Amino acid sequence: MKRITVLGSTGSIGTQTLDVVSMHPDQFVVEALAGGANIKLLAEQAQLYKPKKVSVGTKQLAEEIRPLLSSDIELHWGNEGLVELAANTEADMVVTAVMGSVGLHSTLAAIEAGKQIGLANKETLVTAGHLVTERARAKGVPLLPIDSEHSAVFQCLNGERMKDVAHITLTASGGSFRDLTREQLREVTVEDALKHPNWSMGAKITIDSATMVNKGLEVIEAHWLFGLDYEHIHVLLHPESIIHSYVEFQDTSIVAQLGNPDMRVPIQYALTYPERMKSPVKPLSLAEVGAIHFREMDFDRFPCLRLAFECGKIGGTAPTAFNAANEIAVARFLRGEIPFLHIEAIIEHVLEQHVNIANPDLSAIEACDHETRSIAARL
Ligand SMILES: NC(=O)C1=CN([C@@H]2O[C@H](COP(=O)(O)OP(=O)(O)OC[C@H]3O[C@@H](n4cnc5c(N)ncnc54)[C@H](OP(=O)(O)O)[C@@H]3O)[C@@H](O)[C@H]2O)C=CC1
Ligand SMILES: CC(=O)[C@@H](O)[C@H](O)COP(=O)(O)O
Ligand SMILES: [Mn+2]
Repeated sequence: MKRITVLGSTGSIGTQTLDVVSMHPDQFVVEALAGGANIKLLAEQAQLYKPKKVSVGTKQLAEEIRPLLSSDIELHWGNEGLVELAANTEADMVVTAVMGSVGLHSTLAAIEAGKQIGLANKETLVTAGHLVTERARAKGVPLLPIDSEHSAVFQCLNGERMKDVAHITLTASGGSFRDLTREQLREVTVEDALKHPNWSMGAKITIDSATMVNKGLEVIEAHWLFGLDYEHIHVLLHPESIIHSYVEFQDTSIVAQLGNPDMRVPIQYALTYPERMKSPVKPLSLAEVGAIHFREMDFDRFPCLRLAFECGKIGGTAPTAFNAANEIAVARFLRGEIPFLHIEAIIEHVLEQHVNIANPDLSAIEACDHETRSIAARL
């Protein structure tokens, strides 16, 4: 039995991780569950999966959930709660599925405790990729990608040598507004932005997909996960999200990973790696699909992708600032405070002012994250 802790169990990735656990009750057992504010769902999950520890967003929420939990469950809250669940349980693997760079400390704590990481939380790796990968290497802890593109590349690289790789290509659906002009983007609503064409996901990543920030974060995530220079990471628009990403080798062979867009496949692969198990996901029928399409990425249409490449290449705290500005701008858009195009304007503005720190330590990362958030909140 593999013992799993899920940080962010009440979200899109978290609930699908628990689906995978339920599909293989003889393989997995839940050690601990952390949610944010959705205590009703968290209490239901606790009743079903019987974790030893539970954590919620705040002390107030902990008081509210206490009567809903069995008395033998240890209850925690806040960032310290996430860290406690990440590090101080018998878990073999920690699935990092909270949203945003708030996941950084708990991911580092899980690594220090020698846990395998099922990595969904891409903001963590964007914010502090050099620290997270260095600690994982030092502790001999695998970072198993859950993000669909990175899982695809990881699967394509199985048994290959990195020196044989010419480049990888991350596919991008283009998001909710892929067929709109920049002029038309002036008028779009939050409701429209939340309609992703292929994937059902949390609100923040769905907006990131529409701005192409998601692909930008994924480019930086791929740089750290696979140790590739940015010149060897390409992005291609592929509206159907059937090819989840691919690798081209020196001999021009291309190996791709395909499947219906369902996150339970990459989640399960991370949980069972290096083995595979049966899945209830509908198999892909290429005959039914008939045709799939590709377009060159237009960096003028999607300027956030260009900014992400630039920040990745600069390194230091530039990706931290990019991510923090985006997290605040997306939250403001979702609250209806700013129009859609102001997300990229805020990121651009923050980056123009940003004073980069090379090779930052954790406190420099935190300071940059904090400062950027307050600038982005005022713009
Ligand atoms: N959804 C997807 O298909 C994919 C997601 N990812 C990445 O996975 C991560 C999660 O995404 P997704 O599942 O969509 O997001 P959701 O918004 O659906 O879920 C986020 C989870 O994090 C919890 N949470 C948020 N803030 C805090 C906090 N301060 N303390 C503790 N818990 C917190 C939420 O709790 P609550 O709801 O109870 O408040 C919820 O459980 C993101 O980094 C995303 O980029 C990557 C690839 C695909
Ligand atoms: C499911 C997943 O991995 C998301 O990150 C997905 O990639 C979003 O789709 P696009 O960013 O390609 O629109
Ligand atoms: Mn993805």
